[in-house]
Amino acid sequence: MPEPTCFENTPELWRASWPRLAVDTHKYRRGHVAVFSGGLASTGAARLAARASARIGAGAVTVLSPPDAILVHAVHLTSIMLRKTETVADACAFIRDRKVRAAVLGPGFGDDPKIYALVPALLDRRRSGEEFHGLVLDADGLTAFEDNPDALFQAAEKKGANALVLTPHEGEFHRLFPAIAEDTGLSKLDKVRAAARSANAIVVYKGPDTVIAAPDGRVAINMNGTPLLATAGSGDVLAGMAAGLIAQGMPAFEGAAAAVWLHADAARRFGQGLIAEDLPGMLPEVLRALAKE
Ligand SMILES: NC(=O)C1=CN([C@@H]2O[C@H](COP(=O)(O)OP(=O)(O)OC[C@H]3O[C@@H](n4cnc5c(N)ncnc54)[C@H](OP(=O)(O)O)[C@@H]3O)[C@@H](O)[C@H]2O)[C@@H](O)CC1
Ligand SMILES: Nc1ncnc2c1ncn2[C@@H]1O[C@H](COP(=O)(O)OP(=O)(O)O)[C@@H](O)[C@H]1O
Repeated sequence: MPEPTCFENTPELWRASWPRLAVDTHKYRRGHVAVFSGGLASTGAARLAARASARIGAGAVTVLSPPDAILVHAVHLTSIMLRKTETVADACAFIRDRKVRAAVLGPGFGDDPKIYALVPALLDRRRSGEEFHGLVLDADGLTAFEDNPDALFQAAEKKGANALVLTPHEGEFHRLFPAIAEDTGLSKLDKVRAAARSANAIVVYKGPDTVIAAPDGRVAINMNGTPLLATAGSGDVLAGMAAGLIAQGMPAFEGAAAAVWLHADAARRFGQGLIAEDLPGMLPEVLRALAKE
């Protein structure tokens, strides 16, 4: 009998790959995440993602900031580290030397053309180093490729490329996959499966019914979503959670699916009045409940 490829996204789908804490671990072994920040006027999104990576269990998180935004991050960050990064070479050297395992690129990043060199470099294992597992590309990181999505998809297709996770909302999905998005004969599930195949990436097609797909045809439909998540910055938190789980060793599909479920669980537990800042702080309760199940 063929293996099933379509699943409901519940903890049973990813529990087997859930990170376990070794007694002799240390912060970098536990998983280091780098979050790229935009410039001075748009730094909050990177901090939301960074805090989410830390709360989901990454042992170390560093915000990579352009020089103009260093001061504003410095006054906001405490346990999360900060590094001035100007060029693609700076970023790759940091990721290699400090054994970064996953990165978030896009939240609040703006339209810096450096992204066209940065993304292929982060997907290229020779530039990112052997420890690096995956890149979560979100928000402006997706919109940047709307005129030439093939440049992104080809970088992810190269032999031995690092894992790529794309987290589009409906508008971003249309920008990146216009032909698939406009095909009225396809369901959302068909669309995200086709998108993952053509992008050589895990695709998290967000919305009330988020669907996560892998290039090999696996899809997970998320059922615990809540409209409480329709608040600015909640997608930035999700991107940070996915990177935090990938940095701790979860495969990209399982890490992305787990992040989607836990993100919604955090929102449900918080309830009315939720803003994106509240989500990372709910994760200890979410993780405790998960451990008891
Ligand atoms: N605290 C911070 O620092 C925060 C910083 N942020 C950062 O700001 C940057 C730009 O973010 P953004 O919100 O302006 O861009 P984007 O989401 O593309 O919206 C543009 C247009 O897309 C459309 N649209 C279609 N479907 C949609 C959908 N499902 N959900 C939403 N929109 C949808 C819709 O147009 P409509 O279809 O309604 O005409 C909408 O007007 C980005 O880097 C982000 O990370 C935010 O994360 C917030 C917190
Ligand atoms: N009506 C809804 N029901 C359930 N989840 C929603 C709803 N609206 C938005 N979300 C979730 O909220 C998050 C919003 O992400 P995104 O649109 O990227 O926001 P932002 O860019 O402000 O961070 C996604 O995880 C999405 O699935």
